[in-house]
Amino acid sequence: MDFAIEIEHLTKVFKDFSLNHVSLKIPKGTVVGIIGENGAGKSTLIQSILGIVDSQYDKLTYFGKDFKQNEKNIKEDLAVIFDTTHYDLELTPRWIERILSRTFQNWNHELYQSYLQKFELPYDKKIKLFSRGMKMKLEFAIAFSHDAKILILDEATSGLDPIIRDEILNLIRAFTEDENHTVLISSHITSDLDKIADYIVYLYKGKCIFMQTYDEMNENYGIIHGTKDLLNTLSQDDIVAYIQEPYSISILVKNRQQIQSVFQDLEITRPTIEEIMLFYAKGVKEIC
Ligand SMILES: Nc1ncnc2c1ncn2[C@@H]1O[C@H](COP(=O)(O)OP(=O)(O)OP(=O)(O)O)[C@@H](O)[C@H]1O
Repeated sequence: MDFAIEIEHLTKVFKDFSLNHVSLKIPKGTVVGIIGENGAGKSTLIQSILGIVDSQYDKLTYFGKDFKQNEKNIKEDLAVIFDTTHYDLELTPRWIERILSRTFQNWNHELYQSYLQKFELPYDKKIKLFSRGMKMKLEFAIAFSHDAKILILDEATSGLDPIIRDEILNLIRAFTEDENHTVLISSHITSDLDKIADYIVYLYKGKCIFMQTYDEMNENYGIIHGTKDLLNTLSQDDIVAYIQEPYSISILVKNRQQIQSVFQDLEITRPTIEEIMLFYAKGVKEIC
């Protein structure tokens, strides 16, 4: 398998927080969603792999090339969108183009114009007068106009209304129709990831708890509402975590179909990404 990004043992230590030995292989041509509660380290991870914050690692490569040795070339292939625009709000899309056409070798004026038209964005209006949705669409117009191979989004869809979010998810989907394109996206809105992610990376308190394919998660995890007896009957290896409710115990299991074949009358539901996250974060059971 070809990897767009490979990270080995990436560590970043702040006074009250550390990102601990995160290792990830992001397959080329996929959408990888990073989830985790507030302060889990999602932005720190993204900023570290972009060199915005200094971090230690054994390996950080993009398309097999070492990041530090090839930073300038690698950045040509990256488009990064944060939750707020980083451009001077006094600039217009025209001025932004003047700057970026000198920054990116592959800047495509016609493509930029076509995206501005598609998103109904004025060329000569200062972006301070743009709505949040318009600013976000401008970021996408820019990202798609310099032939980026990797799109990195850090909470870029938060604060947008469902209609614009849906448009943006469609844009991301269209971007990944090209198998050379890869997307890494951190989001609180796990239902967005349900729609587009091929893989989910779960960060918890600075550690990577898992990276799994979305399909694997969908097929394997299950939630059972039962009693303590049931909890004791199930194999400990199948239990991810459980949460004591007032009158029952909710159990997250990782071999739903296997358990169902043994306990045929047992009701096992398929959890959402958010529920899986909740069990790992709040449930009882040693993790890692
Ligand atoms: N420059 C910094 N100096 C000190 N601590 C920092 C710095 N940047 C981030 N942190 C700390 O690192 C931890 C992880 O923050 P980070 O923003 O990476 O989490 P996150 O998962 O992106 O959170 P959120 O979902 O709330 O955006 C937090 O405890 C934060 O206070």
